[in-house]
Amino acid sequence: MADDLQKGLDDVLVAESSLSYIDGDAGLLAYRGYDIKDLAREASYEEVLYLLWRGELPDRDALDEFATELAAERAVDESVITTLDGLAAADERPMAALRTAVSMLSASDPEESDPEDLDASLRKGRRIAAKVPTVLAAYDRLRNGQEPVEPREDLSYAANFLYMLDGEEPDDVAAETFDMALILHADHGLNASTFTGMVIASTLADTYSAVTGGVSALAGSLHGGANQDVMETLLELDESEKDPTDWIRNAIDNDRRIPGWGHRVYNVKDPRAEILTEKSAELGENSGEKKWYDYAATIEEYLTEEESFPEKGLAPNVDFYSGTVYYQLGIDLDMYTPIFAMSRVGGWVGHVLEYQEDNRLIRPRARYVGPENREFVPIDDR
Ligand SMILES: CC(=O)SCCNC(=O)CCNC(=O)[C@H](O)C(C)(C)COP(=O)(O)OP(=O)(O)OC[C@H]1O[C@@H](n2cnc3c(N)ncnc32)[C@H](O)[C@@H]1OP(=O)(O)O
Ligand SMILES: O=C([O-])CC(=O)C(=O)O
Repeated sequence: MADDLQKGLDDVLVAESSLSYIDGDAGLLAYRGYDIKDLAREASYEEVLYLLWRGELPDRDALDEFATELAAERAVDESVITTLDGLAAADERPMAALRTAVSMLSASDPEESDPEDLDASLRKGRRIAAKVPTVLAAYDRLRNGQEPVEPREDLSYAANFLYMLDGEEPDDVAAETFDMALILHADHGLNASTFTGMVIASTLADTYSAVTGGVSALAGSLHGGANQDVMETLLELDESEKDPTDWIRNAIDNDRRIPGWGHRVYNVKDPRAEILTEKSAELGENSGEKKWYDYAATIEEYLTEEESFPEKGLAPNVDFYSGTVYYQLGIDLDMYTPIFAMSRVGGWVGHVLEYQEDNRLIRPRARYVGPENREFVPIDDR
């Protein structure tokens, strides 16, 4: 038995996967062999879901059939809306509301739970992916005192979410930008939330349990929660009215961890951040309000030249520019991480199914360092 401790499981191989390939030194990400840059430019989120779950890109007919089936599952049971309303009244965070709702969705799933039936698990995954946007849009409206908007089956996954959020059909730029953001966040190897889902599923718990665990793990600020933190940081910088380089110098001198920087796998700029940088700049130019992009770009330029950051392999990750993109689409800050979750359902379900094809209970061990051979003292004698 190997006794070397791998805290944080850095570089520990626990599974084989054909879903996403990452080269952290070259800044490369591919889903099932297709470069993320090509997928972001050419594909739709529905196509990417198909690719992740079935292994191949669909042809036109297969995509139409898949997208139609997905769209048909968008509505959620009224009991879910009632629960969301209660959570909104209690001012619950959207990520926590999502966690509760995903867990609750299993109650209205029409199929029995049989984790060993992988086709049924995929259908459950598809239902979750279809309903998460409905849950999130309804929650955002309820907490703002508005009625939820019913999903529409004739809109794409991305456009329908923005429609349910605002009650108005988004323009093409917003729908395409959002679709691209969903593609970029859909999968990323054995990240913490995907691994959480796999651990849960490896016990033969069902898809709802695995996805609920994924949402829970994604919420933290070291993982998906960083996108909201980035935008809060930029707003803090804006309010300070300081020069961005002075502000960031001060933050480093105060040992602040800069959200959206650093990654367990990448030592260079995340390829998704490259794409989001361009999108953020483009949206700013189109709207005439480039401030948010400019702040992020100035910080990037400064930190890239600041010795300690490149030395430690710290560069912008996917979260560094996504917040500025969502902000420019008018989305509330605390919806950014739930949107990440909406997209990552694709990866969670894909990895769980892939792992369950040849399932083995995941069970590492800890080195015991506590006291030994202690004499038990009855409670009244302590
Ligand atoms: C979708 C995603 O999950 S992407 C990641 C999103 N999370 C963030 O953006 C939060 C900010 N980033 C971080 O906290 C980290 O970079 C992580 C958690 C993502 C990866 O961390 P790890 O690989 O475990 O690196 P670790 O935390 O050991 O840091 C290594 C060194 O870099 C420093 N470091 C890491 N990230 C940052 C950062 N964002 N800002 C400043 N310093 C940092 C650490 O202080 C440490 O320095 P030291 O060696 O002098 O002590
Ligand atoms: O891979 C990771 O560790 C974090 C993650 O989910 C991502 O970058 O998309």
